[in-house]
Amino acid sequence: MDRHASPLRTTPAPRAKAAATIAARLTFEAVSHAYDGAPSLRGVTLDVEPGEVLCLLGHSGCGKTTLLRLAAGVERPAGGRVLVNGREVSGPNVFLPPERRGIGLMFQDYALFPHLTILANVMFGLTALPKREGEREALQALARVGLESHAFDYPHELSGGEQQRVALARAIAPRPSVLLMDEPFSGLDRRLRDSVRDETLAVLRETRATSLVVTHDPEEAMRMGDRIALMRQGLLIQVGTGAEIYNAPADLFTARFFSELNVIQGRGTQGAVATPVGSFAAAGLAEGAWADVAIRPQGVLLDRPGTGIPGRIMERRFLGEVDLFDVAVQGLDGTVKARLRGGGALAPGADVGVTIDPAEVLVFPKEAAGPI
Ligand SMILES: Nc1ncnc2c1ncn2[C@@H]1O[C@H](COP(=O)(O)OP(=O)(O)OP(=O)(O)O)[C@@H](O)[C@H]1O
Repeated sequence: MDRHASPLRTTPAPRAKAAATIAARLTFEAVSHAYDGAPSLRGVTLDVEPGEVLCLLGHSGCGKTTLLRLAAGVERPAGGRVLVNGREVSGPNVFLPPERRGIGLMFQDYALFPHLTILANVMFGLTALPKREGEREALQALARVGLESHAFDYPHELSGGEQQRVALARAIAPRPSVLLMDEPFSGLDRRLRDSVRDETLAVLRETRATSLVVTHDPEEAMRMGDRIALMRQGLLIQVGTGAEIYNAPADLFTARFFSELNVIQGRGTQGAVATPVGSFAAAGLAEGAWADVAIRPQGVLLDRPGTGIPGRIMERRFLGEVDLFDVAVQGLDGTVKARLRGGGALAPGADVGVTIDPAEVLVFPKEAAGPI
């Protein structure tokens, strides 16, 4: 077929509305896994609600991809179960192959076949359908991502962002009830990533597929996820909305994941924690117990000398929307970072008065009996 003669090429490509999928609940029940005896997942329990976009967030090697592979059925759990709509798909007695799980996959390298047209690439997951029907479904999926007019192009003729959208079309074409995406935007440059991510999210909302998206970027997780599941070393540390985790992180590690922090040591006294930069509410902190007191840089306020605690500007860096200051503060060994919009004439060497906004302070009791 002469691909340039296709009437499809002249069709303008407004994005078509997606036909909704029947979303499913994806459940991990005490799932564990190891590679050659080295544990990669240690008893992960997680419920992904029907139709929700849940972002799996964590540093490299924490087990995100392994959890996705277990859901997909390309890896078997050593313990625990995976369920789709309450039906076991992986467990001690059951192991459904990937094609029988109703789960779609999209990986970071898109994995498009270079020798196949865009249409043929999207039809790849539709082999169970008669050819004509498969073609219709594939074109519909391409229309959803606004690429119907590229149906007869080849992958190398498309930009990185367009290839990513083709991969998305291929993943949604079979109307999976669960969609698994592993770092789907990592191959794109930053500018493109923002727009492709927004478009992808719009398509996910329309299809209403339950989506589990792996990322190591907290901002991406907050932008995309209805909820975020934070992992560390094969463990699930915290699950919640972006706001819940940002405002009430489970531990210092989690807090650090979401923002730069100044961490100083403090000690419990009468329901508060006393530090060289002031006392902050710390209900539940035992009298005399040590705690890590984390202060977000935007909570370090700089004023004229004579207010608050004496300090001196050591360094100032322009970051665009804000300036970042290193400030020596009386009573502390190191400097603290302050993030300020503007910052006026404050230059290295200037004396300032430092106050801390208690709303930007998080207190984490130490388990050990003294500072580490
Ligand atoms: N095929 C494999 N064989 C042996 N060890 C593996 C294999 N795949 C992953 N691992 C190890 O298992 C752990 C979890 O890896 P996994 O790929 O799930 O992490 P991840 O959070 O997805 O990391 P990344 O963000 O780098 O992809 C890591 O320690 C990794 O080195």
